[in-house]
Amino acid sequence: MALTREQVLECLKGITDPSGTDIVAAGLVRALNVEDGNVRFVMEVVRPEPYLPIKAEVEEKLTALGADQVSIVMTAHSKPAAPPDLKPSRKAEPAGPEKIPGVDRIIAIASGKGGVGKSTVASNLACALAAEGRRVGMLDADVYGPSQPRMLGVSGRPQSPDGKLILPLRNFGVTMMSIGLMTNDDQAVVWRGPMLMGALQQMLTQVQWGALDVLIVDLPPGTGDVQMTLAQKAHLDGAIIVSTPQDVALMDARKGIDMFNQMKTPIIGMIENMSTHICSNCGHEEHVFGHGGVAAEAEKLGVPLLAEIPLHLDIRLAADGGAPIVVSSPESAQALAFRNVAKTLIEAGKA
Ligand SMILES: Nc1ncnc2c1ncn2[C@@H]1O[C@H](COP(=O)(O)OP(=O)(O)OP(=O)(O)O)[C@@H](O)[C@H]1O
Repeated sequence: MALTREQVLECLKGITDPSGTDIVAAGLVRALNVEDGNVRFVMEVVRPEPYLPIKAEVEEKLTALGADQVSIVMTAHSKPAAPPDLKPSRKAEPAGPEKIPGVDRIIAIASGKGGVGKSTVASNLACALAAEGRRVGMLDADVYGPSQPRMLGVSGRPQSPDGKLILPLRNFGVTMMSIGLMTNDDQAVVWRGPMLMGALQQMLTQVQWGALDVLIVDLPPGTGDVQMTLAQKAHLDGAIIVSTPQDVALMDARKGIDMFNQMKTPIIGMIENMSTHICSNCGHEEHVFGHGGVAAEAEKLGVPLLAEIPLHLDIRLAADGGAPIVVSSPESAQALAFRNVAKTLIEAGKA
């Protein structure tokens, strides 16, 4: 029976991947071809095993819809990783920076000082890139205060049907994994060096990231073990440094930039967050943490200033509400500040 592409897509949208996202939105369906009753497409996955039940479901549903022939090719991106084990205390094997299969680029979002809005920037940037049609992943490596599950409105424990690969969760077009999803909300996490390295390496290599244009990594503040481990284990394409204009934050940001320089990670640019406060009642503008300090610093260091993000109540409310402002209020001036960064990165071929 002759089927239309729309009918087929509609049917595929009714099938979910293990994270609960429909397989079309999850970016699993590529190169769809519908000719008369013949349906062909490619399923992009790193390891096919966890997706075999989905393949069977697709075949069954499309046949029931009237397809004469359904042909699904499952692609693996590159060599499968060696079988990992899920014990968090496992020591990471010494190895140089590697590309993650299927992940085109990795961008770290870093700050010298805590609380300057690094995670807020990371979540908004990830959602803005996804809204531009990029395939985006978010690795919340802020092991001391993982906030991405809350900011991206994701909860629940990630599944691992084969006991080896972890299936990430997904929201707003962003595939995400956080150490916060593996621990209880109120459980204090005390990480020793080797555990930390093991957990980070696990999140990099044992998560079924799928095909991504860019993986955003939300780092903890400072210049510690996580930053070092990440740069040693994964090939970082660049770092974005978030700072407030305050002197103390800038001093720490400088240390962060110095660390990335030493690790030979290119600095993509700096973002001044909490730049200007505009009163949501009267519109009065004031510079709570000063203004322009990051622009001056970026110029001194010869790196681009990517944005000046205002300090605005709506940004905080959106973050706490589990839908970043670029999702909850995409046309607002605050969202546009983030969306412009996403566009700049895409135009520059960085994301
Ligand atoms: N531009 C902004 N306007 C209003 N509130 C903001 C802005 N940026 C961040 N915030 C708020 O400030 C708080 C700290 O932000 P965030 O958690 O993103 O900082 P961080 O640098 O990632 O912190 P940490 O040191 O915990 O990693 C959050 O409550 C967030 O909602």
